[in-house]
Amino acid sequence: MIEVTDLHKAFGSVKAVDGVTFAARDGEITGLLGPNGAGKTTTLRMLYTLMTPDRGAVRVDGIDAATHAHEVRRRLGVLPDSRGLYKRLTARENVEYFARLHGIDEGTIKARCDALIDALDMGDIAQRATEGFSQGQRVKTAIARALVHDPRNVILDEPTNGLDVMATRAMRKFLLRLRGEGRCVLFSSHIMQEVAALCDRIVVIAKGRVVAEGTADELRAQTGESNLEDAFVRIIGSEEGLAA
Ligand SMILES: Nc1ncnc2c1ncn2[C@@H]1O[C@H](COP(=O)(O)OP(=O)(O)OP(=O)(O)O)[C@@H](O)[C@H]1O
Repeated sequence: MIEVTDLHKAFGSVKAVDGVTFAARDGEITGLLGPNGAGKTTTLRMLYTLMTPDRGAVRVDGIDAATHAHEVRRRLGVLPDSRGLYKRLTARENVEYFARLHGIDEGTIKARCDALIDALDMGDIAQRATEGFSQGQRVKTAIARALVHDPRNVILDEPTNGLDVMATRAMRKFLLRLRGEGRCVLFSSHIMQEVAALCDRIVVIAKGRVVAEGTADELRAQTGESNLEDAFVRIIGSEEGLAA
């Protein structure tokens, strides 16, 4: 469970996040949807303790990120916007390295790596150095790395960015699997179809603020639009940045 209360972050005169409040529950997929520059990445960075909020609170499984950052990090698996792999290591070595940083014993590391390589269909790339990996291969490796400590909560920044149709479908299936395991899954996207196809709840963010929240049906009802795309355009007040 991830709870965000009245989060603020400014960069000089730019109010990137301007009072964001929402909750992402266990066993659900929550989508943070907004146009380019809405404040999604900044919100997620504060959630996973990379950035300190100017104001507001983040709680993960009831634990305050400001006072117990280490405990919060243990409970989070994060796919950051920059996938950042070690290029001389193989995909498997990248994942194993992070597992060792988490202090996991070697037997468990082997079992978890085997399971993740299987679940993410990485058998053909696991033993290859990651230099030259395609976008999809990089994302898979970064996700395996994010999940190797078996976190209850999973945060993904634009997980399907740059993926082709097949890789996107595989990613959706994988996120549903995480939900089925009872995890709290939170991901950001600027693609409404992506969010609509997958999310139990949608948090719409624009100009650093939450402008709507609910299921896809609730958002349609709130706006009086039968078409989800029209509902989003109405909520956001512009089509800018809402590329498909
Ligand atoms: N480190 C930074 N320094 C200065 N401005 C920043 C910084 N990070 C974000 N911003 C600004 O804050 C605003 C929100 O950016 P953010 O990256 O959070 O948006 P986003 O919703 O993730 O957008 P996108 O979909 O384009 O990735 C933008 O105006 C951006 O230029």
